Amino acid sequence: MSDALFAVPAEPVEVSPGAVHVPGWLSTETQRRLVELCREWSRGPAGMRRHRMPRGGMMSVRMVSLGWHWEPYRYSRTLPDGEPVAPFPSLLGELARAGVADAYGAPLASGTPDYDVALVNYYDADAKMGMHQDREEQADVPVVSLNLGDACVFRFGNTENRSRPYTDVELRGGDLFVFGGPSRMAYHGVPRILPGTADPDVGLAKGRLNITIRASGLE
Ligand SMILES: O=C(O)CCC(=O)C(=O)O
Ligand SMILES: [Fe+2]
Repeated sequence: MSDALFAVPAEPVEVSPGAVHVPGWLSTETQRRLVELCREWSRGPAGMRRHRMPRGGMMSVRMVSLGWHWEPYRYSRTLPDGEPVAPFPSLLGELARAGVADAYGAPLASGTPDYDVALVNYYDADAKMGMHQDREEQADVPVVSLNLGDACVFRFGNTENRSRPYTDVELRGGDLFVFGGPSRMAYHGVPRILPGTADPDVGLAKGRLNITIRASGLE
């Protein structure tokens, strides 16, 4: 991985044990490239869509899954209409491993299951995501989040319930956030987007993209 992929990031900030925010981790060039790739992935086949929640409401966030299809609340090999899931791009696996190494100051142990799934989330100005755990994975591998476009308030909570204590972190375009170890099962969500805060050079005129990269632990 060449150095040009990364900006000179700020120091990692530990939000809680195992949960680390690295502001400004992605270079402008890499952000631009990822925005272009997100556009390609969104077009499909098996492109971006809103999912229905078990109680019937629609999620406000639009999503596309790569590697495995996720919708509330399980992974599958194919979409509900039988379309195959788009492949997991190796670039995202490389970025995830590099992100863990920079956030924690040490690479993942050898033998750690590979990253094999990414969810690309698109938030328009009004979209939000309620407090939840990422618990459909069968492997205890840190979740890596890459952020593009508008900033948001990212609420990072505890492992017991959706309420306090939690920390509100402003995640901006280019930021990395990793949560693993004792924070792997922490509740988290996005209470709001901060419209108009994106760097215009990145090429996302409106909204926020979040790429969350995970190891499913599934065969
Ligand atoms: O958009 C974000 O930063 C969070 C996304 C998230 O928590 C998820 O996709 O499970
Ligand atoms: Fe999540």
